[in-house]
Amino acid sequence: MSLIKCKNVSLSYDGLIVANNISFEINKGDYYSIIGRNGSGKSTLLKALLHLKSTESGSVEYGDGLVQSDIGYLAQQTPVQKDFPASVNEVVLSGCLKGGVFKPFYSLSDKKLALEKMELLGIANIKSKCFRELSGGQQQRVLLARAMCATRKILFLDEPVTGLDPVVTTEFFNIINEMHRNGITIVMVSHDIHCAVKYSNRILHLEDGSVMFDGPSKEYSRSKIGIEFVGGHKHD
Ligand SMILES: Nc1ncnc2c1ncn2[C@@H]1O[C@H](COP(=O)(O)OP(=O)(O)OP(=O)(O)O)[C@@H](O)[C@H]1O
Repeated sequence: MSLIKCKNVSLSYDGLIVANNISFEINKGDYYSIIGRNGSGKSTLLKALLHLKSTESGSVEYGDGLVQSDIGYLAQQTPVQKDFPASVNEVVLSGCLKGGVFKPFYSLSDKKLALEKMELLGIANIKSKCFRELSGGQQQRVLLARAMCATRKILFLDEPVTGLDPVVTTEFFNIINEMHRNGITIVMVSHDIHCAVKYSNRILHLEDGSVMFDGPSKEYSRSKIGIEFVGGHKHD
C-alpha cells in the first residue's frame, strides 16, 4: 500500500469548504510537490495529511507501516517562531521529542543525532547561538535539521524557501535532493514552481481547493495548466 492515501477529502474552516473532494496517494520514495496560487488550500491539505486538521469528509490513511511519529515537519514560519529564544542546539534537539513526548534529558544518541544533522547542514559551528539572532537562511537550516531528527522516512516541508535569496534557495534544494536520494520521501508545498517541476517526480496542483493536476512532473510541464502556470518549463 502507499505511504499516505488521501481519499475524497474535503476540508473546511467554520463551515466554509477550502478543499473539495481531494484524492491522491503518496508512495515510498516520492518527491511530491503541492503547488498552486495563494489561498488554494495547500497548507490546509498538508495539515490534514499530518492529521493536524480533521477532515469534513473523506479520509487520510497511513500505510506501509507509517505512523505519525515517523514524520518530520518543517512548518511555514511565523514571526513568533522566528523570535524563538532558544539555542540552535536546543531547537535541533527538540526534533528528537517523538510524538511530543516530554523528556527532561536527552539521551546520548539524541545528542549524537542532532550533532550529525547540524554537521550535515553546516550549522554545527553556530550551535550555541540564539535562534532568533540568525539569518533567515540559517534559521531554515536549523528547522530542517530539527525535522530531520524527527524522521528517517518522510519529510513534510511547507514553503521552505520563502524569503531566502537565490543562492541559499539552491543550496536548500540541493540538501533536500540529497535527502531524497538517501531514501527519504519528500512532500513539499512550494511557490518555487520551477524548482518543484525540476526536482520532484510528482506534482499536485490545487486551485480554489480542487485538484487541477495530479501526476508525474514531466507530464505537468506539458499539460495545459502546467504551460499556463510555469510557461512550459522543461523537466531535466
Ligand atoms: N485558521 C484559519 N481559519 C480560517 N480560514 C483559514 C485558516 N487558515 C486558512 N484559511 C483559509 O483557507 C483557505 C486556504 O488557505 P491555505 O493557507 O491552506 O492556502 P495556501 O494555498 O497554503 O496559501 P498560501 O500559498 O498563501 O500559503 C484560504 O482561503 C484561507 O484564508
